[in-house]
Amino acid sequence: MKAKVHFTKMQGAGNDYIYVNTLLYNIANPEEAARVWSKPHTGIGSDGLVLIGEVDMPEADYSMRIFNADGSEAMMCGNASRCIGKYLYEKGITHKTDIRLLTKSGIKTLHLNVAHERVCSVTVDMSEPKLYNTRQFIGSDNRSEQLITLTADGEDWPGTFVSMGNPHFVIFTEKLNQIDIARIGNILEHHEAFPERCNIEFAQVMDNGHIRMRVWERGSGITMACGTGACATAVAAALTGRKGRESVIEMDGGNVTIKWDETNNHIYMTGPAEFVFEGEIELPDGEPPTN
Ligand SMILES: N[C@H](CCC[C@H](N)C(=O)O)C(=O)O
Repeated sequence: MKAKVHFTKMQGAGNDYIYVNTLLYNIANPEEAARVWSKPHTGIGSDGLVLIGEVDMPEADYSMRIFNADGSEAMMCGNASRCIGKYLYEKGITHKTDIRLLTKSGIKTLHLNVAHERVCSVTVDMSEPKLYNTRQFIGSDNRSEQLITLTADGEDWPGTFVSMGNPHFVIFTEKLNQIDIARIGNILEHHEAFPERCNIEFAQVMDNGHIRMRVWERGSGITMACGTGACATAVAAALTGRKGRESVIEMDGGNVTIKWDETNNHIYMTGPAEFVFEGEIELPDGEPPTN
């Protein structure tokens, strides 16, 4: 009889993940679990898997590991960090409304906006954006010209490269609805300029001043929203003079508000987080029964 794992399905602006509390369940092969469980028909269906853990360090409270649907582990996930804040508070695991979350991209502080014991939204201090010339992405942090033109399928795609701990290439366009995101996004994700692959955002400034953004995520394909991608899009809009230091990013699954603080250079993202359902699932083949 294979061991079963209790999971919680959550979504932040439609970016949905399977959440497992590793205080209760240890998953020896999270890459495989993400690949198997994220599948829409034979699995739970999600953009990936998120493991919530405790930490034994004074400067952080909990930890997050995020795995894309293809099993690749990412450094950071903005939408999932908001959902973890709601998970920890509304499941009574913590009463704190300011939570320090350890990620592979450093410690991010979550501020829970609570009313009547419910987390209505979460503001995440996403730390500083890192601006690289894509071709020097590996290990360098030289600030250089940000606009880089890449060629995909015989077409030129000028964009801005911004890292939020994970890599993003933001392309502004006046015809967002005409772009074949599945085709172009997939080609650019694997472009030689990105040795670690890349998340690709397509954005258009709307008449109401908001930025409409659609995303092809590294390791997951088209998702309903990307939190780190929204941050990168807001930074790129400011860098290229399209917007100031505060933007509303409208994505397929919902909106987030991004502020790029002039005093500390940090990015603050505020957005929704929702429970979808709870469930149990067998560990994938090869997983030893653990807890
Ligand atoms: N696909 C991303 C990880 C998920 C980020 C996204 N879902 C977010 O909300 O930030 C990457 O490989 O860097």
